[in-house]
Amino acid sequence: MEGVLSLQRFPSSAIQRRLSPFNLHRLTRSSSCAPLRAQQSGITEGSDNASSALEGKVSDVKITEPKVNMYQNEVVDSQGIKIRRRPPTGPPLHYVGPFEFRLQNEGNTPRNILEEIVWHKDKEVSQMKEKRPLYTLKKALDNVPPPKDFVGALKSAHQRTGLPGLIAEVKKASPSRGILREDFDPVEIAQSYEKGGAACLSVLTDEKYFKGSFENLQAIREAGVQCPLLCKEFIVEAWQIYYGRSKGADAILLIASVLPDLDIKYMIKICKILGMATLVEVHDEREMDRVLAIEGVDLIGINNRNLETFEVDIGITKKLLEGERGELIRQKDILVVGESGLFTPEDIAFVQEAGVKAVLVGESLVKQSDPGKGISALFGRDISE
Ligand SMILES: O=C(O)c1ccccc1NCC(=O)[C@H](O)[C@H](O)COP(=O)(O)O
Repeated sequence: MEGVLSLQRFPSSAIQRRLSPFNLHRLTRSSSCAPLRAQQSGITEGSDNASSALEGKVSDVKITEPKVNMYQNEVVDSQGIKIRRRPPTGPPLHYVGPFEFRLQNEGNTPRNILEEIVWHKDKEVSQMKEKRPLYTLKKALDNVPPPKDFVGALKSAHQRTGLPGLIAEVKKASPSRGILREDFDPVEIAQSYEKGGAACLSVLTDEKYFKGSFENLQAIREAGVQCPLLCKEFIVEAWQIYYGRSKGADAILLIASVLPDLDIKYMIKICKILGMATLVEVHDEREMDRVLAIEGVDLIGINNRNLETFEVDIGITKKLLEGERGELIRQKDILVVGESGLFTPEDIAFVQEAGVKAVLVGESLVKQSDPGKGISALFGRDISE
């Protein structure tokens, strides 16, 4: 076959190993099981790393396993997930039936910035887990104040002002816009947001691409800011949820273009066990339809930014809330957040008219000399209490 580096039949044991989708490991003798990310995070049956909170409730994790003969890449393909996970060194391996092969010249380089970020995360999280194995986080969780009600804060703000509840983002830089604010004091910005009427805060914790950190998240929490905090991180496995909680996070972001349904479902269960909210982010109809079919979703973010091309279109929010989708969201009482590209009161009115009850705003606020005052300009009036 032209361009095939190596074509070989792999041993039947490997077939068996690969046939268990996501290499699922049962957590209990019941039908519950954990997808790959949980397994990679050491949350597997008999693991002394599993948190006691998780062990106690794991029997609640009832997840239907994908069809036994679906390979992991077939599962993600069937869900339209284009973002690949970091391959082991060398070009990605491909499997067709009993054969595995590598394609010549198929680079093992990311195809876009989101894939690059995810590959970086895979590596970064592996290194972080070496330093902070899950069982060590358990002790930290015992000493962290209980999580705040992220969804409740958004609903209260919306009821109080009649405008979408604001998630104000503490973001120094981004791949699409570079450095947004040179004089960046995360605690000062957070306090200014809170004073200006933000219901919740989103804190970037990725260092390499956003110049954020988990230390920023912890400092904001420990500075006495009362707003619930979203850990704005690229979650690729469950360990990160525990780590975010240990740093004071009240909510976690799960990105549908990165995570298969089973991972999202399992991670929502973990967040519920830890008392955290999950903001599940979508960008197109297919991702919205996938997420609407996942049990336990009560907060959906529509990102107007294409995270692969950086194109921003607030019409995305309107498009994804039209027709039956919008009706289903209202029936399920799911709170929708409009994210990205919101700069003016007209933008806010547009997405509110589309059906959002909250908005997530970064650039247009963080660039203001007084970010809290920028909130009044964004909403066209003072929304502070
Ligand atoms: O903003 C980017 O360049 C970016 C690139 C790749 C992945 C995520 C990215 N941004 C995260 C966000 O979605 C935004 O920080 C957030 O929605 C706020 O957007 P904005 O108000 O436009 O700063």
